[in-house]
Amino acid sequence: MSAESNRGPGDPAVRARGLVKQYGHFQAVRGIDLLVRRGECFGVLGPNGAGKSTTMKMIYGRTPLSAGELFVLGMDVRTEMRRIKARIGVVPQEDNLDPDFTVIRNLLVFARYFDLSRRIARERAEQLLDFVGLAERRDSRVDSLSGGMKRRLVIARALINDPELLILDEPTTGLDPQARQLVWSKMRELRTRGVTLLLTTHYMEEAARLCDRLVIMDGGRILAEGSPQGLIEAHAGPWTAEVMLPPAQHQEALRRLEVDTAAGVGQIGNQGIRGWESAEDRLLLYTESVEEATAACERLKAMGLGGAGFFSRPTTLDDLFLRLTGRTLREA
Ligand SMILES: Nc1ncnc2c1ncn2[C@@H]1O[C@H](COP(=O)(O)OP(=O)(O)OP(=O)(O)O)[C@@H](O)[C@H]1O
Repeated sequence: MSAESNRGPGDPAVRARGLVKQYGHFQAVRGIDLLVRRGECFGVLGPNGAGKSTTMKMIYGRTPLSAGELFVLGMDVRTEMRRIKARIGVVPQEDNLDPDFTVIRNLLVFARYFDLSRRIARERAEQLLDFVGLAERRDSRVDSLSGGMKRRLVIARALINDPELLILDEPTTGLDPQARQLVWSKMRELRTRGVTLLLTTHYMEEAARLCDRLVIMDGGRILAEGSPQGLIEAHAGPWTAEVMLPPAQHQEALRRLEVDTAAGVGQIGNQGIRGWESAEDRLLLYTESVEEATAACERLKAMGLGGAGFFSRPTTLDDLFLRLTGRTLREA
């Protein structure tokens, strides 16, 4: 598809087809397709080394693609990167602020990359410091800020050109829970204002709370795509019975629950159990409802299996990752 035929008011924020990144003999990104719609918060969830940052770097022009097609706001990254850069904002994984400058100066110096008058740049910088709650620190040196404040400053800096698309590479890695919440609330606010957000994360909670849609990435490939809840419903079930049980007893428990272990998700057809996963000393049974999850726990309890613990809980994206890869996001 040519750049022109791909462009128009309804352009997706990002469209990738068969995107590949090759480092020597190693493929970090192995032919992925992506479609990020305007106005949504789209997540790329995966463990370290999945290829998330490499994908982002191709999107914001830090590294060239090895093969495939990639359009950002309807423009081809191979030929129109300058124009793309004028209309996107980037929050990279590392805090690459200038430590010798004050907070406000970091914004003003960055504003010079864009075609902004001094007056507009100053106005926007002040507004953005307000937005991220750093107005009172405007004249502080960057190296006196906490990690959370630095992150918010990087977000403010990425917004100086009033971007249509904001790309955030692991925006809350290394932050404490309170600082993380603050960054999340700013991201939600931006989403409400109509900014398209594209973020990478290895925190399933971050993906579940913020993203309208997401892809799960591992080993340079996309394993699944959908809304957080839609993915959980399609690949597991909304509720999980988690039973602490030695692995040697998992088959026995499944047999006694009359689970057809050869059947796929949703085809097991036994008393609400839709799927199962054997995860070391835990047996996970995916169900439609909290009642069914609790009933599965009760039945195993009555059989004397799982004395070490039973939990009925909502299914998480971590369960889903386990289902898709055999590993949890925490171990991966
Ligand atoms: N410049 C490079 N040269 C060679 N290999 C690279 C380069 N950059 C990344 N890789 C490799 O590509 C793979 C994907 O890395 P990438 O940084 O995209 O992963 P990620 O999902 O973003 O993980 P992280 O959260 O650790 O950044 C890794 O195996 C990494 O070692």
